Amino acid sequence: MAYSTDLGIRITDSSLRDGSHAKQHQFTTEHVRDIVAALDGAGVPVIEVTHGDGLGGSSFNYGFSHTPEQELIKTAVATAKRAKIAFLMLPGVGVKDDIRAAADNGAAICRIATHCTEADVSVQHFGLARELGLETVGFLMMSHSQPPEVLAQQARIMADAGCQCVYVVDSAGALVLEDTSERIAALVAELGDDAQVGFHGHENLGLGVANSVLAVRAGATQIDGSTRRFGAGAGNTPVEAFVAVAEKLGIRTGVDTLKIIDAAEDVVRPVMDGECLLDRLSLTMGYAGVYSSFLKHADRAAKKYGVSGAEILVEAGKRKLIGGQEDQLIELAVGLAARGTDTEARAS
Ligand SMILES: CC[C@H](O)CC(=O)C(=O)O
Ligand SMILES: [Mn+2]
Repeated sequence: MAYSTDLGIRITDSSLRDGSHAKQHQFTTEHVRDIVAALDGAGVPVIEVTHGDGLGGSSFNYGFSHTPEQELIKTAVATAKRAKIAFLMLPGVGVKDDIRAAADNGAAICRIATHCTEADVSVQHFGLARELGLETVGFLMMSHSQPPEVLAQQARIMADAGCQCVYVVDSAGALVLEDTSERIAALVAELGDDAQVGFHGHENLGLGVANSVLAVRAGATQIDGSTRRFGAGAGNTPVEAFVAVAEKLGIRTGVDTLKIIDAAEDVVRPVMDGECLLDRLSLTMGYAGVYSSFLKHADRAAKKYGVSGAEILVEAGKRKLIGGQEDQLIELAVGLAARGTDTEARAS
């Protein structure tokens, strides 16, 4: 039987995980304490805390963390009075011992992410997480890149391995309305009572809230967002806006609308280095279908080699780059520079 909830749907806030990309992985224990206290006080039931690229993400390729993520997880667990603390791991970036450490530090929910055609690499990790008594969530990343039936088959692999809720993850913020509901409906039909279905949206085409509502109407019972859109690319579905819209639509979230609006303004925004903007680069990501977490990497490469960040992203979309291929953004920048592309006007 799937995990059950007495909320209409369950919200997971990813500010302290996907927001790590926007913060270039510089979260401190104070940031975690402040944000967890505010979100918990507003009734957010699940708060995800990890390096942006998951357990083990602190590295040369992805960017080093300011504070070890297990310290951040411990702080989150000690701060939350009601919320469960979740963590993310990508098999290969993190290892099984990272899952054991997070469980020892009090995290309750293990979220395992794979590219949306590679669910089979998660099987042993779901097995371990269930053995440790953790609740489990699976992430099918870059879900825009595959049709609903392929995603449903991949979701089946995760559910059979012990995953209790499989997410359609719109990593590139590239899904447009029915693209979302068709994918969610396919997973719901495949999984039935074996697992719940969730949706994780990004704002690169400005559709995070609308896509999330369509996901709920198609049967999703878990929805991700980040308060103040504190996330990758143009940011994640804004939790406070989704909660307000859900209330108007009669979708129960258990989150207090006015308290989460205050938390966004008074607590989360001051931790952010800047707003997550729907600007040239992030919009290009949604348009070209590029991983939201590539934003800062592409921006840095564009500045270093004096080329257009948007052109790097368009090329990355054509190459269908996936997570872990951040280094190819540098190669693309070097190639554009060598071609002498006249990008000064468009360089960001
Ligand atoms: C690199 C992990 C990635 O940020 C997970 C995620 O949030 C997504 O794919 O959207
Ligand atoms: Mn994301």
